[in-house]
Amino acid sequence: MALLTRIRGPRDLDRLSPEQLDQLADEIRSFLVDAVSKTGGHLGPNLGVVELTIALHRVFDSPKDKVLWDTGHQSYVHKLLTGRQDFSKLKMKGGLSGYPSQAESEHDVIENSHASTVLGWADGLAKANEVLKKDDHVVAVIGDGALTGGMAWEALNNIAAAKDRPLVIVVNDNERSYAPTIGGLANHLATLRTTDGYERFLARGKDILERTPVVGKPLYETLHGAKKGLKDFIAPQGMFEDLGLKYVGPIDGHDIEALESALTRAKRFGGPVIVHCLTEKGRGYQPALQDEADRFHAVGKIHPDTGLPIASSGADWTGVFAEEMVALGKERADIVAITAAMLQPVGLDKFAKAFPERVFDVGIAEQHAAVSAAGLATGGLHPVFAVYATFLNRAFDQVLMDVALHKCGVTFVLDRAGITGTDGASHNGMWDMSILQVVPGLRLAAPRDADQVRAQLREAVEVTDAPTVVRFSKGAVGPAVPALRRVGGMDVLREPASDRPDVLLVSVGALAPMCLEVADLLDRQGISTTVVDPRWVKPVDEALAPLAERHRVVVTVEDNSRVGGVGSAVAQALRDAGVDVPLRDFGIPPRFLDHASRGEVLAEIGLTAPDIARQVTGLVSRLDNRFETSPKAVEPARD
Ligand SMILES: Cc1ncc(C[n+]2csc(CCOP(=O)(O)OP(=O)(O)O)c2C)c(N)n1
Ligand SMILES: CC(=O)[C@@H](O)[C@H](O)COP(=O)(O)O
Ligand SMILES: [Mg+2]
Repeated sequence: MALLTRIRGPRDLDRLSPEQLDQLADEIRSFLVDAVSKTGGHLGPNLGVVELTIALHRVFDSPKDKVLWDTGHQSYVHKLLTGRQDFSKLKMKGGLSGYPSQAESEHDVIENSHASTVLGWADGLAKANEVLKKDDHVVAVIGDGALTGGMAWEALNNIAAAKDRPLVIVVNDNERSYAPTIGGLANHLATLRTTDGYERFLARGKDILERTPVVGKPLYETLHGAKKGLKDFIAPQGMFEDLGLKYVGPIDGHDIEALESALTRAKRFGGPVIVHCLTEKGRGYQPALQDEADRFHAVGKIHPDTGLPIASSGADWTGVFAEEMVALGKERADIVAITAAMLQPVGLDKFAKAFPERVFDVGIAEQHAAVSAAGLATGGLHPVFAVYATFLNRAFDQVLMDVALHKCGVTFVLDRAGITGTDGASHNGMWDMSILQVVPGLRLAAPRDADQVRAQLREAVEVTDAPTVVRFSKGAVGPAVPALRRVGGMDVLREPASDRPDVLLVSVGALAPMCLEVADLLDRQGISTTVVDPRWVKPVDEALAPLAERHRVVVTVEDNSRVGGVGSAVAQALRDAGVDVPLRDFGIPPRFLDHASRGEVLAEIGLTAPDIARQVTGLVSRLDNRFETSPKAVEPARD
């Protein structure tokens, strides 16, 4: 790492020769494989942008110029070149974030990681430059996948209209999101890629043409003068140029000199310009290149030589869903599946293999996925849209107005619900049970184990006149948690030790084993506890209020924001039923949580059995005192 360790900031790149730049690129690739194999992270995307990032930081002057990364999962090389070379705790508590982070560096302008936002940011920053008469440059790097998102096109519509407002858009085209990028735009990029493009044509032919005179002028100049006609002749670049965006490309995204030349021209252009760069995801790392499914988009810890995972992963929530979908697909021809560019991560790859004509990848387009699902349902099918919980946030209005209002039987399967941890604030699935509470008619299931995933998915797809949601966590699914009996639609997981029970503990989803532990701890304090799993947390089960009435305290535990989640819904249902039992709700505080492991985050926010048991014990003892002495306020819930 002779060169890399000497790069303290982007300007250290200026003095490197072309040969040294190539050596630096090699060093960075070795560094990435070595470092990310130890921690996990986004390996493939970063291996693909090594030369592009070097060229960007040589041509532009960050942080004066603003370099923005769409999604931000490909910002590791940018981190390395901007003074952050300790990757030993990447994505871990106290270590580097897996995405750009303002707290880490003045070179990180935006903290994204939900895709397709960068052009909106760039548009705003460019407008601010114009209003404030600043000459800083704004450069937005967006992948071909992120470019499928509707927000990107809303921004382009604005950007293209301002012909004199400088803004450089770098399209990092590696032909892939996880799997190959789909749709008309991807097809258009493919045409630009495979046709002998204008820039490539000029670069290759420049020498020859300059030597070929045509009526007194070199042919190169003649052709360059008539460039629009020539471009249309060589490659159908119509779409971007017709929108009003200058198009430069396609450029070999691994040729630093070609990249610098294109970026320098774009920088000088004085209006909106697209630089179309062709890169290879996983570049230089054989295990990634051989993995057709996703080119090592995001890996756990791996053996650096083979790319094989270090820990063998046991059964996980996604896998259980994946298998049940195939079983359901065999039984019901009307079941179809939708993914927003994440076929494999959400477990729909198996369904796609079994029923290729019944799965739709819509691109990174969650809003469209929801509306398209409404259309599929209205057309007579039952769509299952599997999506990470955090990414459904984007489609709230569509769930409300298109699916629910139209009484469409659409099932939303929310993977990665609850604390995911290492991907930081944006990737925790902690809002779904709050925002979806307000959707009329919507039914929401939080299965506690694999059996319940299967059972509740089946119950969900039976509903034909309303949206249903099934949400589960990231990672390994725990052992089965058996029910003792059913009350209404709820499972009783534990009976109280006394016939005058103290606490009704309402356990949501995967937190059931922890809630049973809480009950054990309370028992040891002489506090008898019933544990119930409502299974369907929306609407609140009618059997809950009468059950609550037989206890002294109701406690709810959920891995969702405390604001507006299951606890709030239960409290409201009890009030509505006239049940006057004190309620204490445990959940995720309504703040953005730093990246750390799931366990560390849960400990930090007090979502652990000892923490909950301690607080409930305090609450019960205060209630005892209240009855014995004067009334005391119940301790307010912790944020
Ligand atoms: C709104 C949203 N939906 C889904 C994702 C998950 N996701 C992260 S990266 C990615 C693919 C991005 O493809 P591209 O922009 O081409 O970048 P590449 O990884 O190919 O460099 C997806 C679907 C996300 N981050 N945000
Ligand atoms: C950038 C992004 O949104 C995804 O790549 C995400 O980081 C993957 O998360 P998982 O590792 O949980 O699939
Ligand atoms: Mg891509």
